[in-house]
Amino acid sequence: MAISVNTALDIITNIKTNLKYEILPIENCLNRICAKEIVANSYLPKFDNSAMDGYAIIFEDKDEELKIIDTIFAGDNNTKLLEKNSCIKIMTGARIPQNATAIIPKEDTEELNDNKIKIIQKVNKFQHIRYIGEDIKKDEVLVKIGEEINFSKITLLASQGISHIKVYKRPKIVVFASGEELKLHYEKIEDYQIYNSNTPTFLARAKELGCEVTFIGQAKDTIEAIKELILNSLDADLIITSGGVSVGDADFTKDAFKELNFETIFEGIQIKPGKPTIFGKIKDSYILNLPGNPLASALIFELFGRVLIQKLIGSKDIFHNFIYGKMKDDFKTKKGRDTIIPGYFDGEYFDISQKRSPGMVSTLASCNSMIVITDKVENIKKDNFIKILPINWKFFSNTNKDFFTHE
Ligand SMILES: Nc1nc2c(c(=O)[nH]1)N[C@H]1C(S)=C(S)[C@@H](COP(=O)(O)OP(=O)(O)OC[C@H]3O[C@@H](n4cnc5c(N)ncnc54)[C@H](O)[C@@H]3O)O[C@H]1N2
Ligand code: MOO
Repeated sequence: MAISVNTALDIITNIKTNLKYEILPIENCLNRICAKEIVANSYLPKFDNSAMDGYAIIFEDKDEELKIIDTIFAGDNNTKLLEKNSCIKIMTGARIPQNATAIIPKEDTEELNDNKIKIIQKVNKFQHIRYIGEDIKKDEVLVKIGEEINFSKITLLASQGISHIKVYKRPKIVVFASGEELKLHYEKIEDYQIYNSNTPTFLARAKELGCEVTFIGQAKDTIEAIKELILNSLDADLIITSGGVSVGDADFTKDAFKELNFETIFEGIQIKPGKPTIFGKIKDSYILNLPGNPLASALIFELFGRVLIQKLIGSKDIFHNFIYGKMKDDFKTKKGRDTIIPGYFDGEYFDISQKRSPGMVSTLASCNSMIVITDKVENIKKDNFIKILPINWKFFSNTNKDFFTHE
């Protein structure tokens, strides 16, 4: 029995995972998921320091002529203190004298004779001092378990001198296809045959999403051939197949899995396209059997497979999030089943793809997002707000508009 979209998402977000970890240098951790909470081992800045090139002074001396009694560069271990009516020349980032209570930028001073200066601008107490710990406190959590290591997390780690961290291993994903009519893109093809575009699609997408992917070949349409591929894949965290889930005479994928004690988690989702999707398990390997139709399987993968992968990489962010945009044009559909509709979102308007029959391969190449409408919706009016799910979200554009007005 086909289950609802919400039930399918609930099931996937609650699957048990068997996450494995490894310790890596931070340079190799990009896009990995943190497996052990990382806390700051020291304050940042480590000491009170100057935010300007200029002079450290005692605030109360601000109206006096000040004698320059020393110079401190960033990285110096200088412990000299200020005396009455003195100042110390200081560079940005240098540790300030312990009794300094303001920094005067060089351009706010006038040089006098006898190595003296005079301040020519208003001074506030404690101005231009960067205080110990104002950026990061010792023991503050820098990265939580389940967070992705991106460039800004690398900033935190490097600023603390953290060289190695514990991250989850990439999940192992095996992808294969079945279907006598299918040939791989590097094979010779007859007029009556079809290139297998699904397998390379899912290999590429799973890799983009942080998985270690393996291709193990393509089965002929016999139960034995499909079983062989499955048995060869049982070290994977997830096996993705496409095709053979419907009711055709040559659809043996289901039977092959059944003979290998496939435990069905769900069979069918009340959604269009992609209803015949099957999700299950053999031993510790999850199995996602997607429909053969290329657009159907790709959209189902975006809606459900990505959530599964967020779980398998160890991310704590496992729920879809949306961006609000407006419909570019009026849209009419038949009521009856929740429907995934691909399109292009330009930052303001969502433009529904005109080509979207489930068997098409060209659609997603010109889309960057999708919407999912419920079975009760019959039409959406132009300019209505809709919830958009990003697919490809680098979010640069080839149209040059004014940076501020966007016109
Ligand atoms: N009598 C019925 N027929 C169909 C039903 C149904 O309910 N009753 N459902 C339709 C729906 S919905 C879908 S989706 C497909 C699902 O079919 P299968 O998953 O069994 O897939 P196949 O029959 O093997 O192939 C369908 C279609 O997709 C092409 N395909 C398959 N694999 C690939 C691949 N790796 N790369 C590119 N293209 C692929 C295949 O050539 C077919 O055109 O069933 C409907 N039929
Ligand atoms: O729903 Mo199928 O999945 O038409 O393409």
